[in-house]
Amino acid sequence: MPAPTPSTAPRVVLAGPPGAGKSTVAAALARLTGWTVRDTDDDVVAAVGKPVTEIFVDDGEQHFRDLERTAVAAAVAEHDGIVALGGGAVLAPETQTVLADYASRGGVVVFLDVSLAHAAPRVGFNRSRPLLLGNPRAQWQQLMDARRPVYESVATLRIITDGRAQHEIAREILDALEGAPTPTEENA
Ligand SMILES: Nc1ncnc2c1ncn2[C@@H]1O[C@H](COP(=O)(O)OP(=O)(O)OP(=O)(O)O)[C@@H](O)[C@H]1O
Ligand SMILES: O=C(O)C1=C[C@@H](O)[C@@H](O)[C@H](O)C1
Ligand SMILES: [Mg+2]
Repeated sequence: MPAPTPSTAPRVVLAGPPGAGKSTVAAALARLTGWTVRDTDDDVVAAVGKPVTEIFVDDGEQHFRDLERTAVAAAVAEHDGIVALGGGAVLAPETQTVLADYASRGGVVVFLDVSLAHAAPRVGFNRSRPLLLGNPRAQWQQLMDARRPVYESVATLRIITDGRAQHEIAREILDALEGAPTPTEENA
């Protein structure tokens, strides 16, 4: 028997670096719309049963990235609400393909952009962020410089979040979604 054709797709996918506010804006958008949130970091944590930092330390970043790739593909295939990606998820070529396919069906991928000056107080640099050990400010900027072209290439919409409240950003996303077709297989 052939696999069933998926008839739904996420309303929106949120991407961006640590501190961009993906999880926070996803929750604000959920409050505005009633849509449910799927956070791929949470999916990986649930699958393994330990926090992201412990996965990095015990099993290595590559293992985390393998699990993340699977989690993103599943979320985009199955979830019909808001998908918040982990900060580095877009680096995987397979994930870039998944997002390009989703966008080609009318899907909206938002790059939540943020400068170091605004990300630093948000991230706090005292929480567990395995990629920002040592000199967190320099690490964050280096990571953002390397990733910016990727965030820009996967995104269909970029929103600068500096100095903007989460509910304003959620409202801007909602305004952009209004008028956009709901992405389904039928749009393919
Ligand atoms: N627009 C905003 N203005 C001020 N603070 C914000 C904003 N968005 C998020 N924050 C704060 O920044 C911190 C990080 O936000 P969040 O966890 O949503 O980021 P993220 O993009 O999901 O990061 P990660 O890649 O680590 O999952 C939180 O404490 C949150 O309250
Ligand atoms: O930017 C990154 O590479 C990461 C961001 C977080 O969301 C987690 O996925 C993890 O800490 C790695
Ligand atoms: Mg997050």
